Amino acid sequence: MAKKKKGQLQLKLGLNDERVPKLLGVLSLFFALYLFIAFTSYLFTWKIDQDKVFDFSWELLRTDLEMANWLGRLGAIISDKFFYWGFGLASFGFVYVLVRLGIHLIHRRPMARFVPLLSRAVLLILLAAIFLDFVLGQREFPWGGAFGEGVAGWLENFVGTIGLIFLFLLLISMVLIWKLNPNFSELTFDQAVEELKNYLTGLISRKPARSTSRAENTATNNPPTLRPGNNNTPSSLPEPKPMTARGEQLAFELEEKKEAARKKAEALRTGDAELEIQEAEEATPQLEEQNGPAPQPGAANIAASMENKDHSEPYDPTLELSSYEYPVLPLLKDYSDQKVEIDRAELEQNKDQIIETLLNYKIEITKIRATIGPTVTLYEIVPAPGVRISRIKNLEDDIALSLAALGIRIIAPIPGKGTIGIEVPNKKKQMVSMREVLAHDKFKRAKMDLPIGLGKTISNEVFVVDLAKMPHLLVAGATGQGKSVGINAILVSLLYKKHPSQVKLVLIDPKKVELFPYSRLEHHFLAFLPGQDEPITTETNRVIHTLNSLCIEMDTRYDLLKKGGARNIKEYNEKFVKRQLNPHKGHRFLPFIVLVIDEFADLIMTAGKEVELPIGRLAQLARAVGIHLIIATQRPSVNIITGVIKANFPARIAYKVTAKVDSRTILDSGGADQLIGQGDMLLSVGGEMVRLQGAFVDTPEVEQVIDFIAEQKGYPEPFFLPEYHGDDEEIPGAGSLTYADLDEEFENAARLIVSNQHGSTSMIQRRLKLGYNRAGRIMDQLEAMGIVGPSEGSKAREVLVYDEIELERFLKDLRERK
Ligand SMILES: Nc1ncnc2c1ncn2[C@@H]1O[C@H](COP(=O)(O)OP(=O)(O)OP(=O)(O)O)[C@@H](O)[C@H]1O
Repeated sequence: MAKKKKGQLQLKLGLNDERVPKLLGVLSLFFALYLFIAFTSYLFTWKIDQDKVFDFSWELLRTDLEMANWLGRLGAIISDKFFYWGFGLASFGFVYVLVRLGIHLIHRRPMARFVPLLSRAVLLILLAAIFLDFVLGQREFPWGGAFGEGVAGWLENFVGTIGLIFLFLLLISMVLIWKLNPNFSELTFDQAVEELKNYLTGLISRKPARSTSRAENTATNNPPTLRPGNNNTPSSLPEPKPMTARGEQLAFELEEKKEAARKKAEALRTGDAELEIQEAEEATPQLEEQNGPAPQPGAANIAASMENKDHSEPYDPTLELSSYEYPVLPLLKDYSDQKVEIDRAELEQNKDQIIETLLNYKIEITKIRATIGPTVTLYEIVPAPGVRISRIKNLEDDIALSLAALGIRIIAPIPGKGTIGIEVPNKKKQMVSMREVLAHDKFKRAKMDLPIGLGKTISNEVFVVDLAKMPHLLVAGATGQGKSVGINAILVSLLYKKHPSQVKLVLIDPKKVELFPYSRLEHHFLAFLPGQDEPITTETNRVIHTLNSLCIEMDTRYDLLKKGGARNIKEYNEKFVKRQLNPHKGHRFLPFIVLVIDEFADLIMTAGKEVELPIGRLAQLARAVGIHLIIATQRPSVNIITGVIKANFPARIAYKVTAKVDSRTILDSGGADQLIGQGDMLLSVGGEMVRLQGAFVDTPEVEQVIDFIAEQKGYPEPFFLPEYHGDDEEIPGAGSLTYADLDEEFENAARLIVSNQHGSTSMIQRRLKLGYNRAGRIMDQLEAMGIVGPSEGSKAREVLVYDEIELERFLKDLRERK
């Protein structure tokens, strides 16, 4: 092989080429289809063909005999070999194996992961052949094939017919126990039947079988793996740490990448510094309409479900808005025409400059690999033996200076690898559109509680995270770098994937502009305080109330969880769906609540601890009850992002900032100062960092999505948060009235009115046996205290306090003030 010039650009082809497994995959799928047709045909034609196949066997290849099999002589021979000489009807199992193998190869998953499936399938095929022959062996058709006949015959001889029946029963029981892991001490016959039904339906629909006799591992709704014993996770396992889902995802991606990298590294052991271009796989934008995922459990009005008298049916939280349609992809703009071509000359130039610069510092390298992302290209460098990475790290600033391009970031070493990464911005950036992210399978198939399509990684892979696992997110960056677009991307992701019953948004926007369009979702997705005119909270005082109200909601949810014997919102909701929790005892379906504060700095500056404390409390405790926080700021200074905030927000997004110190404030490390803006971001979760190009969604697109939802039927009422009356707050309308001024029967009258939710003077008169004037006076006091609304003539007054707990809290406050 001619020695290549140092740094030569080359595109590797050969066995390591990613197209090879894809080709093999397609081959496998076609072979599966071929066998399927041949086998199916055999079921109908075996009688006609069998004699000819026996007489001529492989000579059939040479003769010109006509065969009845739909796939001719070859089809007849192959199916005969499989059915008659092999495994009978169980031969169809091979079709299944080939289909799975094909899919596996096409997705370029490591072969090691296919082995368990293969071994299980082969075992099942063998057992099925034996079983079929044992049960149906007397018939003409070769039900179990030669294998089934041979083994079943030998076994029958060895243990006798009854012995063999026992053996089969034993095997089935063992498999069921292994799969279902029933709790025998609690299991009733009905439950056992139910479990078995679930398991079998699970097998048919390929959904995981679930054990109903004990708590499930509810920390994630990702589909369980096919690992045997997956269902055996003890219910007492601690909840996974916030990182788990993302950790899993990263681990999964890493595993695939490692495998690819290992293969490539093997192929590239040349000793020369060649540039290998990794043209990472692009998301294939799927432009077909997305009709939304199947509705999942979410919050809804209990009344709707109570109409369903047949309580054996699970509760469907989406029922009240059952005709709700999820937004469709064409509402978002298709930017695929703005595709940027890879400029090889630019890659070449950058690579030469990197090699030269490093040589100036006496750093020799053996390999250099380029991964082209939408915004930057990552040059991954393997230093020559003997070059210490710490030396490169120390020279980081000098190298960046010498490379002198805006936005260079050096990662020395790349975590988990002995290589060094240098990210260089591409001259022409490739926009990542929201539409392509949402159209990608990773998002469409995401089984997450709160899936968010953030954008694409440096290697062009679509990046989807579960906000519920983060569990709260801090977003910061200098003005104009993509923060608002990022928040819209998060909200749009949720709107595309969730039913209004499943998630509620509490939106706080002191700037009064960014989140304003969402106010149209008042009757679908928004939650706010009762009596608030605008569904988006803007005023500081209201914000404090909203935050405290969320703390009350959190406490109430904890009480409900405790009463319902659930550890977290998922367990609770699952119980509710199964109708194991009684709505008459206060139980209700709990939607996830996502609080978004756009521009957090203004609030901290004006309200300080009053805002910081409830946020800190929510961030510490609210995740188990499904309340998640996203707070954003364009002023990433330490007096805004305080210790309390930082300690409770392990997931942080940094857009470009002007100074390294700001980057440290957000991420605890530099890097954000070297970003290039326009949605280029660093996401850090528990210290692990990924660079992403944020998905772009323009305001008109957001408005289209909002319109699409707002034009549909919504709930009759918005989702109200519990009322909160602050300590220092004037009781609305109370004026100079003190507790001592109130009528003795005031509290009783208040309780009466709130419990009946009916503000009528005559009811007070009648039920408390008071005269008309006294009852009228009490009603005036109730109005002054904000318990009822103003008089509406002959109609009953509006009751402004929604439940008795709220009222008791209010009365207690009132007594303490006297
Ligand atoms: N993901 C992205 N891809 C491409 N361009 C983007 C992206 N995000 C933002 N931009 C560009 O940057 C501009 C500013 O973005 P954005 O309004 O989100 O910034 P911001 O940080 O919220 O600013 P401000 O704090 O002033 O509101 C956008 O109008 C758009 O042109």
